[in-house]
Amino acid sequence: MQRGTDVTGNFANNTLQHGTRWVVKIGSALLTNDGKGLDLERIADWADQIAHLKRSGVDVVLVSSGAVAAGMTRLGWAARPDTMEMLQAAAAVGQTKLVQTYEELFQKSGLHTAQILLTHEDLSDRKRYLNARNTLRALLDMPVIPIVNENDTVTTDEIRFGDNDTLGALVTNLIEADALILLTDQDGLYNADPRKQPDARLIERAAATDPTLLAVAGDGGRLGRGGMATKVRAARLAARSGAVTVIAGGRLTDVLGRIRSGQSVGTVLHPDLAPIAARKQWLAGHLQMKGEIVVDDGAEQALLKQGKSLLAVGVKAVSGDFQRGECVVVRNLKGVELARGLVNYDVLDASRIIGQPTGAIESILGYLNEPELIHRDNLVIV
Ligand SMILES: Nc1ncnc2c1ncn2[C@@H]1O[C@H](COP(=O)(O)OP(=O)(O)O)[C@@H](O)[C@H]1O
Ligand SMILES: N[C@@H](CCC(=O)OP(=O)(O)O)C(=O)O
Repeated sequence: MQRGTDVTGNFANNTLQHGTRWVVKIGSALLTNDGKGLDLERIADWADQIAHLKRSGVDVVLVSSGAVAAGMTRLGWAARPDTMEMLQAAAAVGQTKLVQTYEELFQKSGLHTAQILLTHEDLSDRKRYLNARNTLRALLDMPVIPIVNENDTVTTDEIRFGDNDTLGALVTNLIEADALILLTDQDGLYNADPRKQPDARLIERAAATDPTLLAVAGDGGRLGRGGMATKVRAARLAARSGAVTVIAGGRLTDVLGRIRSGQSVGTVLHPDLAPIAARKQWLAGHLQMKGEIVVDDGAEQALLKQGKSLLAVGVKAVSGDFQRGECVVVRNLKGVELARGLVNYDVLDASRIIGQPTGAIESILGYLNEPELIHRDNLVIV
């Protein structure tokens, strides 16, 4: 892990001080003061900080958790329910309270709010993804703070982001934000969970893809869903569009202003990969794969080293239940994930052409969709 200021650290500082688009995510643990209902005093303070950023030229999208917690308080429930429909009901009740609270607070600074509830499906469908992007971009040019949350009412366990860190990262990719600020109840990422190890040390900066980070990032608290593990993964996703991630303590005085002014706050995770094209970020952000394709060593080399498309001849096996155009994961013979891509044939037809040269596809299937099983433009190496 890198500490202190280095070349990439300077890049991160520069981006934080001069970038013009931020995604700020406030987690459940923080918003609800660890379960004691919405912390209205602090929410007012963050709204002031965000309004100040907006006035100084930083367009902010706020990803706010807290719907379930706010709903529980409104309904007078002491314990978090465990059935999906009761959680969804609580979220539906709480979301109105959440947005009403933000709207009232931001109005004091002459700003309005816009409610954007997203599902995983919205972001994996190309058309809906582009619609969400256009709407958010239009809102950013207005005196408006878009407030994003997962659309809990219509999501089930299998298809939900679950934690808002991932959602925050995908929104960062979506609007090509310069920074993703994850405000939480700890002062940043420590080298162990400080709830369990009080002498844990704060990691001040690191590369977003540093493999040692996941080993120290543990689960969340009582209310939070993802803990530090999802925050580190979110930083990796955000890095794909070149964004810097800061994990910081939301209770620190003027935390957002301090980050903006270049003070050393929390954990800064800088992007250490070349940013990938917007369309490929969208591909990389897919959380649900419809199937798997296992490739041989030659195809692995062609994908990783030569930047080629995936041809049926290099495929050993296909599985799952995918249609043409759906997203599948590509693995090598050892089962390691190499890439994700949009496949040109459905699973039945793909299974009939694997191991075959491109010239044989038409005679086997009676038609030829595309010569490649996955075209390079629809493939992202992970
Ligand atoms: N290495 C770590 N450093 C800091 N916090 C950690 C670490 N590992 C696990 N955690 C836990 O992650 C929690 C924050 O995540 P979470 O509860 O999901 O909050 P939020 O709702 O803000 O996303 C902290 O309260 C802490 O107990
Ligand atoms: N969508 C949920 C938030 C999920 C959640 O708690 O996420 P996180 O704050 O990242 O742990 C809600 O509004 O209650």
